[in-house]
Amino acid sequence: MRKVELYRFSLPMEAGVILRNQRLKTRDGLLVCLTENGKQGWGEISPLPEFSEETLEEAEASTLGWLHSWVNGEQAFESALPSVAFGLSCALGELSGFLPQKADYRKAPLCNGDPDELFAVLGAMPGEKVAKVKVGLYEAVRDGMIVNLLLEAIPDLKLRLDANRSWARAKADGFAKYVQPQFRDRIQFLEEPCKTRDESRDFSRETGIAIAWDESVREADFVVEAEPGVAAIVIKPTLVGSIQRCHMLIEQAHKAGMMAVISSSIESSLGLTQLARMAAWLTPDTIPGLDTLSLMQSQLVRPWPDSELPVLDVDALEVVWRR
Ligand SMILES: O=C(O)CCC(=O)C1=CC=C[C@@H](O)[C@@H]1C(=O)O
Ligand SMILES: [Mg+2]
Repeated sequence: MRKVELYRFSLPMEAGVILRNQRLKTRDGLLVCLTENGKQGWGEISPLPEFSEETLEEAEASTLGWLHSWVNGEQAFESALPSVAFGLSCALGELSGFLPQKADYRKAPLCNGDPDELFAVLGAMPGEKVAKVKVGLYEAVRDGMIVNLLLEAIPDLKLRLDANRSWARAKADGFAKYVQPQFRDRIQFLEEPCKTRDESRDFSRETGIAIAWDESVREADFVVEAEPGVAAIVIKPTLVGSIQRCHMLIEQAHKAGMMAVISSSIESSLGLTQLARMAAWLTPDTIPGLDTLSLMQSQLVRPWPDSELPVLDVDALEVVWRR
C-alpha cells in the first residue's frame, strides 16, 4: 500500500535577504512524504526565485502528476524540473535506503566581511578552516581589502569567493590587483568571476587565482572537464536535479581531479539536512556550502543540529494533496 502527502510551506526570512534583483521575504516550497510498507521518505521541492527556471506552480503541477502515478504503482520517475527531480529523488532515496543517514554537518561559514564575527565562528570549527565571501557587490578595491584582511588575520584560513558573474574582465583584474600575491593560493576558488566562461578562464590563467563553475554547471552545453585553473564545480541539487544526476557530476569532477562542493539553494532545514547527508556520502573530503539556515526565521520538520531556531511542525502546514 502506498500513501502520499504533499504539503506547502512558506517560511519567513530574515530581513534583507536579496537574491539578484529581488528581496526574498519568505522561502516557499513543497514537502512530499511517501509511505510504503510502513516506511517513509521525505523530500523538499523548493525552486529558488531568480535562480530556478521553474516556478513553484510548475513544480507543484509536475509533482502532483508524478505522485498520482506513484500511488498507482509507478516505479520510475523522471522530471525535467530540477527542483522536482531533487525532492522526489530524496523521498525515494529515504524510502529505499539509498540515501545514507550519516550526515556531514560542517559548513563553510558565509562571511559578511566582519573579521571579528568570523573569528568566533572559525574558532569553534574543528579541522580545516574555510569560509565563503560574496564579492562583486561593491567596489573591487573593497573586496580585495576584505580578502587581504581576513587572510592576514587568520593564518590557517582558506577562502571561497563568489562573484556570480558580475565582473567585466577589467573589474576582475582590478580585484586581483588588490589581493596580495602571497595570499592568492589561499583563495580555494573564486566562483564565476566574469560574465563569460572564457573571460573567467583568461582571468584565472593571468592572475593565478583558481576559479570554480557554479552557474555554468546548470547550462545545457556544460561538460565536466579538467582545465588549468578550474579547481571545483559547485553543485546545488535543487537547481541541478536528482541525487543520481548530482552523483554523476560529482564522479566526473573527482575523475578530472576537481573538487565538487555540494551547496545550498537556501532550502529549509529539512532539505539542508539531506544535503548534509549527500555531502557525507558523495564528497566526504570537502566541506559543503550549507551555511544558509540562519537566513531564515524558522526550521522545518527536521532540525539542523545546534540551530536554535524554532522548528515548524508538519501539522502546521497546508495540505495540498493526500491519498
Ligand atoms: O555556496 C554556499 O556556500 C552557500 C550558498 C550560496 O552562497 C548561494 C546560494 C543560492 C544563491 C546565491 O545567493 C548563492 C550563490 O550564488 O552561490
Ligand atoms: Mg555561486
